[in-house]
Amino acid sequence: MKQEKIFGVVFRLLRPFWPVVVFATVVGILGGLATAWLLATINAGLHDGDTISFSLLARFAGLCVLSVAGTAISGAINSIFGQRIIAALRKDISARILRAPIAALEAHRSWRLMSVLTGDVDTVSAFTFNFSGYAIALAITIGSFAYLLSLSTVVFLLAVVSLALGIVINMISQRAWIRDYQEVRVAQDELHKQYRAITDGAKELKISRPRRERVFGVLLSGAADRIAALKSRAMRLHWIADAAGSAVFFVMIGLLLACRKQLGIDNAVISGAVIVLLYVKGPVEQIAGALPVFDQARISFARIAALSAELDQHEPNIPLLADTGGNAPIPAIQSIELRGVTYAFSARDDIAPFILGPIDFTIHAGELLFIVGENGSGKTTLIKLLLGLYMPQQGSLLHDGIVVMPEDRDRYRQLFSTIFSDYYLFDDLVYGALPEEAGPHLQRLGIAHKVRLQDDHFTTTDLSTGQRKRLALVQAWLERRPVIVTDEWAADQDPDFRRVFYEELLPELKAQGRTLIVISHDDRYFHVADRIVRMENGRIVEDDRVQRPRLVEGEVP
Ligand SMILES: Nc1ncnc2c1ncn2[C@@H]1O[C@H](COP(=O)(O)OP(=O)(O)OP(=O)(O)O)[C@@H](O)[C@H]1O
Repeated sequence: MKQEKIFGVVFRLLRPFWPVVVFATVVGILGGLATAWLLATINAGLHDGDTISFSLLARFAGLCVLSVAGTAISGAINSIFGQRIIAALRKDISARILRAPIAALEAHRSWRLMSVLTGDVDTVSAFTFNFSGYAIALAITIGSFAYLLSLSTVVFLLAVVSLALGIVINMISQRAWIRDYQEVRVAQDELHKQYRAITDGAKELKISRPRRERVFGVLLSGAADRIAALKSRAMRLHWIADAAGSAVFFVMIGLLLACRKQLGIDNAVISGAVIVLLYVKGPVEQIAGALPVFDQARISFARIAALSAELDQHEPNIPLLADTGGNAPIPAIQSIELRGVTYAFSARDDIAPFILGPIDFTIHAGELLFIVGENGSGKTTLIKLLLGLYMPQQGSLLHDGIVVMPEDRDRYRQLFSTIFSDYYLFDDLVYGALPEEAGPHLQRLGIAHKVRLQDDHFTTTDLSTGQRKRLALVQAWLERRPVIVTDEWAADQDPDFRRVFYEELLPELKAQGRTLIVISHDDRYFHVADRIVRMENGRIVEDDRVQRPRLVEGEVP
């Protein structure tokens, strides 16, 4: 990823806050400079004879107020806006994730996203929280050195040489730290992956001792220990550099005291220089201590910016804040068509990519369509294309005969309620659903004794696997959208309910005018479909209307 692009993203994120951040920093710098001037005033007071003049006292008081107020105001503003920047960052990344094409999100592993959303954003947060402190420390250092120069060129040069030595020592330790910190972030990604394994895979790990030992003993502990080793090596180096820097400072003060006669420096200058040098040692160490934090923040910022840039190809017209749901009319369809559509996953390693298509295929409103075929034949990929989640690489998706353009995709997707095989169960109802209808549906799906709707939330989602899927179906039912898409919905249902689903619920939904696209392996129930589309190796190999025997008058179907 190019540096300019990273900086572009960083600047864009910070832009709304520039004026206030600059103001806080300027106030902090003024406070820092006032502190340095205060030191000069104290030194002047020490050598002002027996009585201290009023003007000196007034200057002392004024500088005290400036120093204290500047530091406090700058710190307060900075921490408020530091937190706002972090909130903006969190929202920006989340918005990018919501607007990114599904294929781009699938290419990212979820633990990588979580690692950026938590680890990297927190690191940047820690830095911004202290930002004004660093600016003030820098201002005190610059002001103090300016005062040293006004006192004596020799003292100033000596101080500059010792500071330069300290900087060189710190830079050497810093370089090692930057190299290590990149590795720390890689290990942190691995740690997040293993955190997911021990939470999402808790049951499997209870049952499989070898896997548990490998996950904990090798992978998780390995990542945690690697991070600890790298960070403690970095901190050791940092403290050694810090101690060496301090030693250089004290040696310089010693030199000044020992050689003041030879250097021709009088006592007033020496006392002023020593006061300033001893005072400025704190801010200098604060800046040196900030360098690792600064580097971590820089690397984390680069990772955030890289992720932001990778997710930059967002889909157009995806509203996130506008409250559009409540009054939006329920959209209607006549037909959905895939015309000459192909889609290929990118090749990984030496494995040939899966290619779907070319597909020509039309669904008409009110159809009860089954998509069937072996595992891996492309059924889920086909519905992701139908839903407008994957973009056809060739050909087009049409709604009522009109090509669905990128800017219309979000509106088009509002036609559908979906229950994927890896669905996410939300515990609330959103606009479009009528809460008062929930009870009968929960009853109908046999879960009314377990879960109710309270306000717009279901009382629980702690249900069995099959019951959770029934709750997802209740939600799809209540959403009143014209097309319902289910991917192996009945796979977790008991035989009785499986029959209810195919022979009662699907026909009932169809009778209400819904279009139903059902991925199924249940060949016992294929007869309920109006039409069966069979997939094989990414192609449609059969597309048949189901022939039902004509009923003789008075015959019960
Ligand atoms: N994100 C992905 N990246 C790369 N290849 C993928 C991805 N998702 C699916 N595939 C590949 O595409 C092929 C079709 O997958 P798809 O999920 O569409 O099959 P399916 O017919 O729904 O299978 P199943 O009945 O097992 O659910 C598979 O061979 C799979 O390996």
